[in-house]
Amino acid sequence: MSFTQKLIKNADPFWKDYVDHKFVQQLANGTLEKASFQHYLKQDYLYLFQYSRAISLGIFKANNFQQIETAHQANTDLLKEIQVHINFCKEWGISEKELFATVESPACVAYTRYVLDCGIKGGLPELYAALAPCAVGYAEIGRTIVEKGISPKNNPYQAWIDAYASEEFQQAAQGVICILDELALDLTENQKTNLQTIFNTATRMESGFWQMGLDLS
Ligand SMILES: Cc1ncc(CN)c(N)n1
Repeated sequence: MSFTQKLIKNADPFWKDYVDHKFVQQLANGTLEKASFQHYLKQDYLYLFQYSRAISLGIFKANNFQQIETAHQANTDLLKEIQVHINFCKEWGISEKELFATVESPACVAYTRYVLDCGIKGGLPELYAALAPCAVGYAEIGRTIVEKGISPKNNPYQAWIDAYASEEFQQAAQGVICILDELALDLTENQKTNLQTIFNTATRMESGFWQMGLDLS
């Protein structure tokens, strides 16, 4: 079992709460309130802006060109990901300028600034442990919804599901897993325990982000 797989296994029950959250279940079966999805998606656009800043820290803290390439690729993937947000908002008559001017929710501030703090205070292992639940979790969610075939025809959220189930996004998640597994090779047991704590916290923040969508908070 790889280091990242162990992080996921040891993150239970937080991991299950995240990938099988009520928001995810409703999104998968198409019953999620449009207002919840809209609120979530607008906040997620802001989340991805901060997430891109955190990935960029991965360039600042890199020790070799391969690590720079990994972070660069992650940012390129993210720029494709925000197209999903921009496209949904276009359909709702919300321009990208309006989207960017949305006020950040407490859940968005808490999660993104936590990730940035891990990267600023720590090194690459701490940064990628904080970034990993994002990419790895959404890849699992998209893949699982498609594999289980639970999304009905005409699901209004199908474009979202397809984006995260796509081969492109699965590869993006794999990139994060690879670098985290590699970084963990040189770590002491104490450092690995600290990464587990960071991974668990970011995973709990993911559930908080879904809940924000349901609560419109
Ligand atoms: C909150 C959150 N977590 C993860 C992802 C997937 N990049 C996302 N878009 N938003």
